[in-house]
Amino acid sequence: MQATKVADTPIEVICDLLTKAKELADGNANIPEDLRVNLQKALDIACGLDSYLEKMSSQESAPLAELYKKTMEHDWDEVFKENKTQFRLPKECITGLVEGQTLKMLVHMSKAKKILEIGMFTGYGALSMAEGLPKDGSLVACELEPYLKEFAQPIFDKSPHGQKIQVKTGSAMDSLKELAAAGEQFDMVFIDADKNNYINYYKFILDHNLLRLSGVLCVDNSLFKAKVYLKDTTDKNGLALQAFNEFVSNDPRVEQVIVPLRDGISIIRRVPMSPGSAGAQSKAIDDEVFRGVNGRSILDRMRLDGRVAYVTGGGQGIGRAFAHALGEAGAKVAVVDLDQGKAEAVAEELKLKGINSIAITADISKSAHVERMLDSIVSKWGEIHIACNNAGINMNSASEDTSLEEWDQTFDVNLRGMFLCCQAAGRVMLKHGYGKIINTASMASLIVPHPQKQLAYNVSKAGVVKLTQTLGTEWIDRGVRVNCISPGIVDTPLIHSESLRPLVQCWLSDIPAGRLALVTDLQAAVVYLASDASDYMTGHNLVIEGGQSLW
Ligand SMILES: C[S@@+](CC[C@H](N)C(=O)[O-])C[C@H]1O[C@@H](n2cnc3c(N)ncnc32)[C@H](O)[C@@H]1O
Repeated sequence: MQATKVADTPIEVICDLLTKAKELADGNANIPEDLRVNLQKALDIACGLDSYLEKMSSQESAPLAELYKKTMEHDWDEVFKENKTQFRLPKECITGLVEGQTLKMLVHMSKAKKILEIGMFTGYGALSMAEGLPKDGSLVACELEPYLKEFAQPIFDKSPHGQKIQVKTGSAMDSLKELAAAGEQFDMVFIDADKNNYINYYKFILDHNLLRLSGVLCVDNSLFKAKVYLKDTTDKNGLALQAFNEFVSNDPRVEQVIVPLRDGISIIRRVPMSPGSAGAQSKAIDDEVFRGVNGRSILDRMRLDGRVAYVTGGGQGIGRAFAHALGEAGAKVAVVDLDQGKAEAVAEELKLKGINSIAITADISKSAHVERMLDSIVSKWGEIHIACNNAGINMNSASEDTSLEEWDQTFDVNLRGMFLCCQAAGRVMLKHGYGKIINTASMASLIVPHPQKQLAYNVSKAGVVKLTQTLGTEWIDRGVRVNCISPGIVDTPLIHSESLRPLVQCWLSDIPAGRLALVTDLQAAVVYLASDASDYMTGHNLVIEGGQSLW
């Protein structure tokens, strides 16, 4: 700490005062020694704090260090004299390392993606926060002086995070009005411009919803060299900050803490309130539509973290897409397939994406295989929450030619196997009082797809729907929901067989959506049916066929 430096923070003010007191004590022989010792101790504590925090905090990146150096070495008086800036800018108004790293940490912790800064100066705070943003994050920095944009931009350009920053020059209030008119909303706002206007910025931001609910607002200099709580304050900025802190602490729309870091940073969180209710008497809305069920937004309610799922026929096509979707949503996934290699390949794909998965080989038409499949999952993960019974076969033949063997084979997998899986998974789920069973039926349960002939398949899939409806109603009061998904004609390797390929043109003319289904078209449905968001749905046949069954 340099003796000549103007005290900018409460701790620097204390330091100055203690230094003066110590000098007085040192020059006075009547001062008791222990008072002198205590003064020195207080001085060491106060004056050592900032440099210790700076040393212990994560160090700044090279572009930030360059920005800091360039700001410190610049002749701001000269810039002002040459009329390049409207105001004389003190270099000390830069946020600096500790505050910059604090802001960056808050960006990380709040998972902010869109940030607004009011008062950018040379961009130290802006770049610190941008470093905490994800790749697709963005930061709008409002700055009065166009000179500062030119000053900062070359260093922003050197940083991989610089392109996230968009500088808006001119009055911050004008920029706020523009942003509000464009319907913009931010996850985090940092106010650090003209102190007299803090209250106006704050009110405008909250009144125009520029800060999203639960978003974070940080305000710099909220202790203003301690002038906010000293009784004899006459300083205009000190009084403005005092009034500002007072206003925020009485504002029911927010929660606030003031952290005594440097010159004080207020961390303010916007709490859920009824739209437009700013008055002190306003009541926070406390219903599940507003806050989300158990405080979870609709997308969070579709997460499957901690759930255990299996997908039969998971080695390819629809089943593989289901396995990925359930895993991406957070579930552990057992990939079940008749073909061991395929099951293992998909389980490996999932592991590559960080999804906990295992491969199981099973012929679901065999009761012993189904039992073994369930046992392996339960012994590995303790329970089963999501049973995705997807395995199925289709052997096309005209009805008059359909052999009993073909009929039996189709029914063994599509209906007997489906029943075996539902029953075995259902038993585990009923024991735990919770479960989601999702069966793959088919649009063929509703219409007779043509011109191909597939009697056994159509009838078996109609059976899957009735099985689903019956189980869905039988088990719902014990916590187990059973639904099915009926895809239209899906573009999988199966339909590229020589016999089916010529039919594609014919099918397309029957599909309002103008294309075949992709396996990815079905993924959201399986996640929805597997999640709590669909808890009131049971026995349902969710048809996803581009409108084909309606023509
Ligand atoms: C304390 S400095 C900001 C420090 C900056 N946040 C950082 O990280 O280093 C305040 C800045 O606010 C700007 N400013 C002052 N009044 C303003 C206004 N009405 N609109 C926009 N910016 C303003 C000043 O030009 C100055 O650059």
